[in-house]
Amino acid sequence: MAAKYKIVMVRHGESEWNQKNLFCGWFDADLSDKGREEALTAGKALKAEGYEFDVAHTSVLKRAQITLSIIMNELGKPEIPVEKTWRLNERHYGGLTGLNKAETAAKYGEAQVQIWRRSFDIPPPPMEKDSHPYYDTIVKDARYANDPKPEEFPMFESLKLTIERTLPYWNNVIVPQIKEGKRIIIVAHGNSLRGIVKHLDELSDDAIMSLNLPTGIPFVYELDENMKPVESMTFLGDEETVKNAMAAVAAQGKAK
Ligand SMILES: O=C(O)[C@@H](COP(=O)(O)O)OP(=O)(O)O
Repeated sequence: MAAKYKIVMVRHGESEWNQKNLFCGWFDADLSDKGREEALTAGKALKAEGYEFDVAHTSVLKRAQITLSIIMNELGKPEIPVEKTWRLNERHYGGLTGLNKAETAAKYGEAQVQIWRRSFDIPPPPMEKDSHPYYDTIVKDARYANDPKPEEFPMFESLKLTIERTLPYWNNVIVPQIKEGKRIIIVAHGNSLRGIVKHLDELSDDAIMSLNLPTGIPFVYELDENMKPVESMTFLGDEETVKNAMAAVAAQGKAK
């Protein structure tokens, strides 16, 4: 079937916590200088290809929002409507939040870290109220005062749980806008985007395990009128760079 719609997605540029190789989840890390550069490069790549957008969707976390604003500035459209939602947040990394990925692999084994990072439905340990250093920072953050509701506020999330809160936003907010003909960019996170990709490409629970999204490289989906991909995940970057960036993300879980 012919492509009817196009949508662009980007994982934010490298964050300060990506740089330090820490599990980040809902911690609101800033972009690193390299991450700002990546966002600028993403904006230039989109500009070179003539992309224009009517609406942007992003998470409530600044690493995604800053990436988006750098991209839109580069495209000369800083005033585009931006819809921000916790449903596009990174997965909540629970008790792992703030731990170094390589040190965690040295302590618990690379296989266990791979399960925590990439298994479909095995969640990380919960973020404990009384002992986790970032519990209050995250749970009491004013941005979550009204949403998510206390009963849906996660203390940990597997990819499966992440998809369960991201997909309703995709289906109820983004898809109707795509069908209205709006040109959309989503700037979000490694795992919230892996959830959308799994859904679009109908990847199995096993197949999604090996997908590692690079920071700051936009990718495009072309969809038919039933929202089925005609072209899946075309990166705006040269193949070698994308391959190396994906391998680098995968390697973050190795014990050094
Ligand atoms: O939470 C984190 O540490 C990373 C993803 O980590 P991995 O699942 O790749 O370990 O999220 P992001 O940088 O996309 O916001």
